[in-house]
Amino acid sequence: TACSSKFVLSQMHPMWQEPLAVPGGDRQSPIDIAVRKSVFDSKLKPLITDYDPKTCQQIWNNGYSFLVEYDDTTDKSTLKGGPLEDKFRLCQFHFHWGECNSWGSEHTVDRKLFPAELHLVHWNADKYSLFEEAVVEDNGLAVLGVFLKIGKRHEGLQKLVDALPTIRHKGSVVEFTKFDPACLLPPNIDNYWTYHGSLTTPPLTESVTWIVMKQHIEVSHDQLAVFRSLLFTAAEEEVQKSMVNNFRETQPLRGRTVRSSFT
Ligand SMILES: NS(=O)(=O)/N=C1/NCCO1
Ligand SMILES: [Zn+2]
Repeated sequence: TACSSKFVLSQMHPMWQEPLAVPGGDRQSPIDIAVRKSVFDSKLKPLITDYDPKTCQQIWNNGYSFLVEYDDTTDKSTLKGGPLEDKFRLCQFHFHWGECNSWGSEHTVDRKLFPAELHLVHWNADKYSLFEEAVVEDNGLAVLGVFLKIGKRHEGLQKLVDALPTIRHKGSVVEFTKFDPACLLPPNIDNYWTYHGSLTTPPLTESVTWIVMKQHIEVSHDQLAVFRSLLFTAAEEEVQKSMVNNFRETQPLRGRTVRSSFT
């Protein structure tokens, strides 16, 4: 199958019909991170995550990915430092993955594809009062990206994997509490790339400071297989479609510089 071939199909079928070009879209995401073209910035600070597992509320299938949502009505789970001037509140995390382990990530590193990518989505709570307000502002959002590789079983991920069969269909939601998203971060979060981009799913707004971890995390083949057992389709739909390949293609850099926090 295409999965076993080393040469990934050049044109994957994007999940949703993409607008041909986002009006004035000159900072779209994801991108390929060309390592040798990234610029070391010694002024980049260490990242500071302060997540409270008690703010974890629910997990649901939105028909594109599955989201773990946090209570972002107070400053309980926050991200600051790194390239960020303000304090950002965690509102949700989700993943993107392929139909097989040969592809699935959104960002690539020197064109290397990973089997999946985690996104922790935060909004600027120093400047705005709601995610919906921040999502249209240049400095409104900060998304932490972490690549996943196939290897040993990720113990922290298993609680989430065990919940997936209960939200197989689009629109299903179940209570999900006391989950610490910090357990999904790699040991070293001080080595990252950062650039200004956009959401990779509609509304594709150019409001994201992207912070992509250099270090990946490992999950087992079986854990990732459970992601692929989810469905894009609602229970009542005739034809059920497996939730796979829910990633966007890489977008033109348009002269942007990717900075690195490490040499
Ligand atoms: N893949 S992404 O850029 O994080 N997309 C979104 N959309 C809503 C929140 O995050
Ligand atoms: Zn995402």
